[in-house]
Amino acid sequence: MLRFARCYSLARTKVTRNKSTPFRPEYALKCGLEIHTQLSTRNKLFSQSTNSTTSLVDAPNQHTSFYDIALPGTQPVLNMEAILFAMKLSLALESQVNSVSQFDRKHYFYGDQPQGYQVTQHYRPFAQGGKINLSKELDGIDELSKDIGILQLQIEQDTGKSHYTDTEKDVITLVDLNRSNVPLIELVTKPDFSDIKQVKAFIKKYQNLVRHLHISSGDLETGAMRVDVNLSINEFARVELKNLPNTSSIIDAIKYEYQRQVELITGGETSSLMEPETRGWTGSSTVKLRSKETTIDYRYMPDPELPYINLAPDVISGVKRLIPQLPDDIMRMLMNKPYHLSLKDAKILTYNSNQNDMYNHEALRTYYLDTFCEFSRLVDKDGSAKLPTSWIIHEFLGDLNKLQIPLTNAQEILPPAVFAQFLRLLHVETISPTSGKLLLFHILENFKKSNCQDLSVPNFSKLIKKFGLHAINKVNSQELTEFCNDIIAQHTDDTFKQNLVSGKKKTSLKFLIGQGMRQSQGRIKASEFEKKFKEILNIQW
Ligand SMILES: Nc1ncnc2c1ncn2[C@@H]1O[C@H](COP(=O)(O)OP(=O)(O)OP(=O)(O)O)[C@@H](O)[C@H]1O
Ligand SMILES: [Mg+2]
Ligand SMILES: [Mg+2]
Repeated sequence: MLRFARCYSLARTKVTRNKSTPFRPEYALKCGLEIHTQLSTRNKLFSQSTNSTTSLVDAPNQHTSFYDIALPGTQPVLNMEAILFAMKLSLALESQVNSVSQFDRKHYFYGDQPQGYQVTQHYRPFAQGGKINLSKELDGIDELSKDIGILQLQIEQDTGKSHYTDTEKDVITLVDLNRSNVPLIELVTKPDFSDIKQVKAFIKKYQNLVRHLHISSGDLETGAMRVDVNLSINEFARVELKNLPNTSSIIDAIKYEYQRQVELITGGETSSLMEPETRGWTGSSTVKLRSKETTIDYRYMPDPELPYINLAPDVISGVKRLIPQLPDDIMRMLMNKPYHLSLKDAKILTYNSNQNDMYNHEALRTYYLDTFCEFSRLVDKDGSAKLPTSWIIHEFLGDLNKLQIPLTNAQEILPPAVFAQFLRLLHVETISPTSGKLLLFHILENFKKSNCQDLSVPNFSKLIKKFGLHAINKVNSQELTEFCNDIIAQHTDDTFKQNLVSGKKKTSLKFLIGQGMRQSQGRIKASEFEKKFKEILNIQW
């Protein structure tokens, strides 16, 4: 590893912290974001080195070529996959992809940047314009709908990573160049954000979009996505906030910085807010890193080693056809007729949570839609929407997680047409929900026991017979009365009965019904128990 000493010093200011939201309308907040996203291409931007997603934990400087470490004489060769990814993202954001764009050198000295400059796009960026729409309905912002405009998207190379170690004598910096020359897209928004909810919703939405397009892992924690926040109040200069490793740091830093600036303004100390500056987040406060560099400081110049990117119109229109249906459209489709999913359920089928490796949202959505379609064919249309939702998204997924069975495996024994058969049994009340749960779990548990090797499709009627799971639809009234009397005798006393009958403690009825369901193993419906308990106890409410 290369070694050199750290060159920044940090200057602190003290700010009264206020945990409650400190926003005041007379101090209007204005924010713009710069988001760097690592593209998950196979190779790096201008070399053949592997673009490893695990480079942070791999041995340092393992994924490097002569070009990445800037040996003199090495030259860049553009990776076209990065161009394809950038095009997909730009088109999904409705940005105007420029038919001609170019690479420029942005000069600055730092140990993890051995070229002495970063190749980026300054004069003619890859794409301009476009937007992300945020809405109350899908994103929970306060406004009904708000567009966050995009200024531009530029392709650039990442730098290496510096690791600082304090020794007795000095601060040592170790440099790992695994990340050097990894392709990035910098997305720059207009300063359109006026509150924190919008910032939060935008980051989530953008993160989901890059995952949806399969162009980046979008993870903030690994640095695959890095967000800089620019913030100003009223007409004062913007402050750029860096070193924000996760969403909570972004939110906390905005709150802190807003309050710091408000205090400066109300205290009449606005001189430091006249010029833009760059500040870092320490975890509890923002500290000045430097005055904001200007374009002149960076001595931007077109890179003489890289030709222009020329994109013919049919290339752009061809890539447009590769763009899948976008998350907002999918969400709206799922929340409307005939599916009527809740926002929460629609999100499960639209976004990858990254916390679950038993399924990916696309495979799950296909499974849901296919099952829904098969099930609709088997039953009347009325009231059929709820069963596929609750049984696939809640019960089935819950079982897969519990038993650690990947969806791709489970689908082999329960393909959509078979799952639809199972749902029909519930729909026509051949089995009760309680029995259905037992049956589904039993089938999946047995499958797991065979190491997911026994691919025979389950025979539902045989299993229902074997385990006596048939719902009892025509209950003998006399037998049910005796059954319920037993439960009352076992579980109640006079006070319990008085409180229940008078309506003082209505929830006690639920308790009795629960006992009935449990003792009948769910084979008798809750409504039958409710009727019977009310009749026996003479409950009038
Ligand atoms: N008055 C303002 N208040 C808050 N944000 C602003 C204001 N004016 C501009 N911005 C935001 O500042 C950001 C500027 O980003 P841009 O990449 O264009 O420049 P930069 O920060 O100077 O460059 P870089 O950091 O990449 O070297 C944009 O997100 C923009 O919306
Ligand atoms: Mg910036
Ligand atoms: Mg920028």
